[in-house]
Amino acid sequence: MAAGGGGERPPGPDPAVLEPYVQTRIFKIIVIGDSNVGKTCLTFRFCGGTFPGKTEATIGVDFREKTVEIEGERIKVQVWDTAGQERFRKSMVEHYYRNVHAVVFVYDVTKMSSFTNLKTWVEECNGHAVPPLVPRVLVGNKCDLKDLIQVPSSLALKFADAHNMLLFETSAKDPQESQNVDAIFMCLVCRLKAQRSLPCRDTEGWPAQPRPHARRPDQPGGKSSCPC
Ligand SMILES: Nc1nc2c(ncn2[C@@H]2O[C@H](COP(=O)(O)OP(=O)(O)OP(=O)(O)O)[C@@H](O)[C@H]2O)c(=O)[nH]1
Ligand SMILES: [Mg+2]
Repeated sequence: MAAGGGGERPPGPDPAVLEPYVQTRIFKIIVIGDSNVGKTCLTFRFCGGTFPGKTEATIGVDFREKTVEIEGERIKVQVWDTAGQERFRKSMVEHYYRNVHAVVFVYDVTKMSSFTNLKTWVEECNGHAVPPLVPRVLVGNKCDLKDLIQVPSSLALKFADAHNMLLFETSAKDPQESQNVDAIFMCLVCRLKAQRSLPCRDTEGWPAQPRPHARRPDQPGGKSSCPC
């Protein structure tokens, strides 16, 4: 008869032996928006930790990956860096949205047209039947170009509110903003993790969250508790 106490291991295989077989969850996050807003640079910054010296327009999609650890769970973040140019994306659009877990909409804070075009990107996303539970965030990139800013934060916040998104304003280029770039993705992963560990899903959408718009010193990427 098995004894209950005394620090004995319960019957069954040794957890240490099973550890290599524990599945790592994969979250697919797509990054969309006009060409030249900095989608490739943002994903590069998050997955590789640097700002790429030179980028070409993305053709189709580039995949980047980063494994993060949140509250003891290792999660693989699969980032889909999509093409902004219509001619480089049209054959791929169905693939972008298939089984997507979260969507990052990017505009360039120095280019008003990239912001006004967001409604077209949202329409495309809605047109692909992305479920309302799939979290979406709005990212204003190139904030390092302070003298050239065309899109006021207040306007961006209004858009984010109207579309139930969180807003991040950041720069893929400025190394001091790298934690803020990490926070975009970590925030989504935390939400997905919380959503997917609930016994039953919250069909009303996400509970109210503090806005990450106010830039906060987040914990370093990789190992973190929720940055939201
Ligand atoms: N100043 C500044 N420039 C940036 C920033 N992010 C990207 N850029 C520049 O913006 C240009 C376009 O960046 P990409 O990341 O290639 O843009 P993209 O959105 O991936 O474009 P497509 O692949 O065509 O859809 C490049 O010259 C980058 O160096 C930023 O945060 N600040
Ligand atoms: Mg690109």
